[in-house]
Amino acid sequence: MPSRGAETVATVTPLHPPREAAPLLEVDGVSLEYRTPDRLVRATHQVSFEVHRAERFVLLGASGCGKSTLLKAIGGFLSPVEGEIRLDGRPVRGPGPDRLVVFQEFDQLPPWKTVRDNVAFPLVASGTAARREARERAAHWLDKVGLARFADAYPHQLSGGMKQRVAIARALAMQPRVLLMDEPFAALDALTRRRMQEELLALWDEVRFTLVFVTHGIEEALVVGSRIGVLSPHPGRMRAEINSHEFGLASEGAAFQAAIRRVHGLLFDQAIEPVPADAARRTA
Ligand SMILES: Nc1ncnc2c1ncn2[C@@H]1O[C@H](COP(=O)(O)OP(=O)(O)OP(=O)(O)O)[C@@H](O)[C@H]1O
Repeated sequence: MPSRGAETVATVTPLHPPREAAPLLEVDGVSLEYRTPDRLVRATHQVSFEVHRAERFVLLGASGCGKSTLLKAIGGFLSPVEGEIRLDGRPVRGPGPDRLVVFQEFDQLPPWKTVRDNVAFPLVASGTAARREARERAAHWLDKVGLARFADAYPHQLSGGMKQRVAIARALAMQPRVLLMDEPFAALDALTRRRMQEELLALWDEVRFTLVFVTHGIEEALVVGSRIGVLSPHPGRMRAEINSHEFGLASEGAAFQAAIRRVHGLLFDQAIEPVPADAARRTA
């Protein structure tokens, strides 16, 4: 179901899987702010969307529109000043192992731990698995991301793409309810980015995890997402939702190019009025 206030710009394709009645994740009228010493910065304004199990939901928007801030709030690291975020119908009150984030930065892996220990450690630390089971699970997930041979290597011995694979294995090994990815491939070269998108989709085909993926790349959004939430420029508001099931890694024809143009228009069309209480507000 499209979020309130957002335009639905594409039709549901016949391949659309039937949805369960209750969404897994609900972002309901969420406004997020940062308080700096001299002002309030409104990062998002009354954003609403729902994510169902096994969906690949992409948050797409220009730099500074509040995508990362929204992901932080879903992760429980920031509380909304307005609205509510719910997982399985329960309000999100803080971080938890049910919502794990893969970031863009390559330095998200502790450098003193081997690849295997990087994946196993959160399982042990969170009490999810005993040491031996954690090592077995780590081996399983490293195999899934094609890094079985690198289990004893250290992060600095890996390429950027390999480090991102470890971060994905580490997150999925914890079996989160939602995997949150914040521009995970943005720092990679174009070829590696493409390969990582392929691998992520192959992994999703196999595991069917629920994904919320942040990007500012229109093509990446269309390829990775089964549904896209398009945010307006700063402060981010939900401008439209697009079903993008029909597009994949092989997409390049007229329909794909038309979708890119359409989304581009949605991203940069200035027709939306400014938010009244905006970033210029002074803090008390
Ligand atoms: N810690 C902070 N303190 C104050 N303002 C912040 C802070 N972090 C982000 N902002 C502001 O909040 C707004 C949203 O930032 P955010 O990083 O969420 O955007 P984004 O869409 O993820 O951008 P990008 O694609 O460039 O990462 C921006 O105006 C940004 O300057």
